[in-house]
Amino acid sequence: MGVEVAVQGLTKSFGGQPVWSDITLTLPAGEISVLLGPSGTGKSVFLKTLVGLLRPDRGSIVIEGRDLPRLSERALYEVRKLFGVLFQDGALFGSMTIYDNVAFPLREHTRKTESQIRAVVTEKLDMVGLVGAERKLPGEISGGMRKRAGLARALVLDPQIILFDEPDSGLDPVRTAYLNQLIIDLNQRTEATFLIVTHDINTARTVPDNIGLIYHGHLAMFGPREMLLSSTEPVVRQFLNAQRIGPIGMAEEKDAEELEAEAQAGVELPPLLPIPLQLPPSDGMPRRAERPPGQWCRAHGVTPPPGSFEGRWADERPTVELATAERWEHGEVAR
Ligand SMILES: Nc1ncnc2c1ncn2[C@@H]1O[C@H](COP(=O)(O)OP(=O)(O)OP(=O)(O)O)[C@@H](O)[C@H]1O
Repeated sequence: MGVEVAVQGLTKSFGGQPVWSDITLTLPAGEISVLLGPSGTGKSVFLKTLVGLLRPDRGSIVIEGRDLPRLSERALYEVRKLFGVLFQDGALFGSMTIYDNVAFPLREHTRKTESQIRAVVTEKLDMVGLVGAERKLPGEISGGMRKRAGLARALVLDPQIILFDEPDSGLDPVRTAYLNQLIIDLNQRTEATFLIVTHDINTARTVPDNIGLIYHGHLAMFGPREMLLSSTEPVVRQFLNAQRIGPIGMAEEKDAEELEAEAQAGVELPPLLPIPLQLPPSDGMPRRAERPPGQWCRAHGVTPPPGSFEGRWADERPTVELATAERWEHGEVAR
């Protein structure tokens, strides 16, 4: 089971230039969260700060009662074992085979024998669908396969928290769809806490339990997927609906003149897009963190945009969702 990550008042700057300030959010244990934001807003810096590769200027990151920025190097080394990280390019060693790349953390951080290592590596390669590619070098496989190899390596120490830095960058839409399904299935199987940085709005709309948006050096909003997808807050609305109209411009923030011109021209924000159903695990069994469609909206008296959840919510819950809801009510799906 994953662990909660509680971030409070986190601030980071380089050479006096702030990247972001005062970020407060909690990644709920075992849930999938996505972090969005325009390019250069410091999403990768946030991931590196979480895992202790960068030290924040201020603020706390509490995991299992330990505040990471306040730990000694030695204690931090121990806490880092809770994390698995999938870096943007997979960060594989080019001269090592896929097998040796995936085995690397086990050889470095454990006392396992080579036969025990073989069992773990084979299991993780199987999880990401890469059995058969063991002897290949990273340069001999496709970008999508390299991502999956990086993911297998991130999984070998059975992490409680998995950070994904743009797992879908450079992948075509079909491979992105496969990777998203793999992420959902891995979350179902490992019940680890996931944080995914992505630019892919479709991923952000369909994969996570929670969404966060960093904008202009601050966390604009963080919360359940349905909360952000039904939000009318201009920045959140513009970003999650991938629209040109709104406060975000080409160079991050539109200036007052541009916004005034939009207002003068009577440009109205386009309507919110329907909230899609969340991607289910491929075996049809709900994830522990999964919630029935429309649950957050119902609980908060929010009417989702027309056509949301393909009509499957509220009083017209259909058989499939009803089955999930019933399993939920009978305690088969943990709350
Ligand atoms: N080690 C560092 N030293 C100095 N500045 C840095 C360092 N790492 C990142 N930065 C700066 O911090 C800012 C945020 O970078 P970061 O890569 O986190 O953005 P991002 O939101 O992940 O961008 P993108 O979506 O384009 O990948 C950038 O201006 C970058 O140049």
